[in-house]
Amino acid sequence: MPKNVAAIVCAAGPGTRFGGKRKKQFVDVNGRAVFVRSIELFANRDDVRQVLLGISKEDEEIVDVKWGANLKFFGVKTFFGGGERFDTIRTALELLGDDIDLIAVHDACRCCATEQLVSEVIAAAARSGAAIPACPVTATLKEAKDGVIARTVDRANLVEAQTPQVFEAALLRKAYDNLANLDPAQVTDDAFLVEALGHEVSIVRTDSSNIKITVPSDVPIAEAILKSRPKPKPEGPIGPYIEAQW
Ligand SMILES: Nc1ccn([C@@H]2O[C@H](COP(=O)(O)OP(=O)(O)OP(=O)(O)O)[C@@H](O)[C@H]2O)c(=O)n1
Ligand SMILES: C[C@](O)(CO)[C@H](O)COP(=O)(O)O
Repeated sequence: MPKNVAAIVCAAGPGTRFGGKRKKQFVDVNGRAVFVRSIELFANRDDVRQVLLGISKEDEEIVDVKWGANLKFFGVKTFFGGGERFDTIRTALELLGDDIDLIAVHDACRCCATEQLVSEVIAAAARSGAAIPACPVTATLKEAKDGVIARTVDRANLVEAQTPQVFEAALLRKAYDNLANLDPAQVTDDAFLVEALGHEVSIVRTDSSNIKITVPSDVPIAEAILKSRPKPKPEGPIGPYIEAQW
C-alpha cells in the first residue's frame, strides 16, 4: 500500500560558508531559486501529503514577496526554523499530521537531487524504515595533525551522506526524543540520530551530482549538472506552469 509522505525542506540556515548578500538557498540557479528547485521535487508527487519549508524569521518578507503566492498554490507551509539544522527539523515534526507514514528531510541547498532519487529513497525507507542517499568517497583521504599527515584513511567503506533522508515517522520522532542524550556537534544529519537508536539505515547508492550548495563555486557546478540533464517533457498543464511562474 502506498505510504503518505511528508517533506521537510530545510532552508533556515545562515549560509555562513557561502557568504554574500543573498543567502544560498535564495540564489538563482538556471532561472529558479535553489530552494524552489528542492520544493518541486516533492510538491509534484502523488505520495507527498505535506510539504513544510523551514525558513529563518529574517527571511519571512523576501520569501513571502517573491514566492508566497506560488508556495500557497502548491500547498507548501512555511515555518520558522531554529539555530541548528536539527532545531529546524524538530520544529517541523510538531507540524506534521497524524496520517504521515514517512518523513523525507531534504536540504533546500541540494537542488540537483532528482525525482528518481527521491522515489528510490522513499521506496527503500518504506522497506527498511530508514534510508539515505550516499555516494562512495572518491578522494584520497588524509588525517592531518599539527600541519602534517598523520595517516592515510582507508576509503573502501566510506560514503558521503546526502539528502533526502527518509524515515518512518514514528522512528524519526523517537530519534529526536533522544537528541538531548547526544553530542550536538555530531548531529550533522538525521541518519545519525536514527543510528544512535541502533536502527539500521539503508543506503541508496548515488553519485556526487546531488551536490549541496555550500560555497559560491558550487553554483556554476550545480548549473552545469542541471544543464547536462535532459529537460523533462511537460506531461500536462502543471509542468509548463511551474517552469513559467516561479
Ligand atoms: N539552522 C539551520 C541550519 C541549516 N539549515 C538548512 O540545512 C541545509 C544544510 O545546511 P548547510 O549547508 O550547513 O547550510 P548552512 O547552515 O546555512 O551553511 P553554513 O554552515 O555555511 O552556515 C541548508 O539548506 C540550510 O538552509 C536549516 O534549515 N536550519
Ligand atoms: C545532511 C547533510 O546534507 C549531510 O551531508 C548535511 O546538511 C550536511 O551539513 P554540513 O553542515 O555541511 O555538514
